Amino acid sequence: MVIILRQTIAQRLIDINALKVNVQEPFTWSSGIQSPVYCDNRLTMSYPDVRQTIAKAFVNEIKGLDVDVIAGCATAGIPHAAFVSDQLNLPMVYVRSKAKGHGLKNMIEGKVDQSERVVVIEDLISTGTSAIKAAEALREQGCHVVKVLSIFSYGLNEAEDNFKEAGFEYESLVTFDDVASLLTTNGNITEKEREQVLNWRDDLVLS
Ligand SMILES: O=P(O)(O)OC[C@H]1O[C@H](OP(=O)(O)OP(=O)(O)O)[C@H](O)[C@@H]1O
Ligand SMILES: O=C(O)c1cc(=O)[nH]c(=O)[nH]1
Repeated sequence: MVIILRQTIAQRLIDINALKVNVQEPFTWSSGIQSPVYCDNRLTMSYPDVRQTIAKAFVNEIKGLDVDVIAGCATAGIPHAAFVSDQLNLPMVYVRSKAKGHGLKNMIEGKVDQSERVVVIEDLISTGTSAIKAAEALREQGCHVVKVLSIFSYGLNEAEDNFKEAGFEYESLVTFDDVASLLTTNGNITEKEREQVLNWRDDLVLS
């Protein structure tokens, strides 16, 4: 990962207010975890410079790999998979969180063939459950999932264990640690809030 892109993305996530901290009223994550931090990567698509920097960083990660198809995780991974697949001139699919209940009842939308090599693009990894589910759907279809990439990750041990157990490689452009120090430097949160947030994350990492 090119360091300058990592720092730019971390800073821009803060600038566009994607990073939200609320120690008093925690956010509920999709896993049910109550968290004082929420990173809304969906905002990034509304800022051309941000989404282009993210796409550039993803392309850097992918270009050395032998890849046939880019897969986006529904919903927040989809626009980024589209930007990246367009830059690489590769086919794209997206993977729903669950199979559609009507119509063709697909979980994977678009065309991907057995034995094709796929990179999965997710916006964010907390526990890794959503990204792993998407990767597993592709594997069940006979694809080879080369790697799972995300914009942001909290660096939780749970995610690492889940990916290891599922047998997928993963990597993120930016981690919680990248943004935590910037948040205080920029005055977005107080030193006390930073301590609370870091303690919370470290407790989660250790649990
Ligand atoms: O690593 P995990 O514990 O699975 O959590 C991360 C997932 O949670 C969020 O999705 P959300 O369910 O909010 O849906 P969305 O992408 O449709 O907005 C996020 O976009 C990831 O997909
Ligand atoms: O785990 C989640 O659901 C989650 C965390 C977060 O910071 N941002 C987000 O969009 N989802």
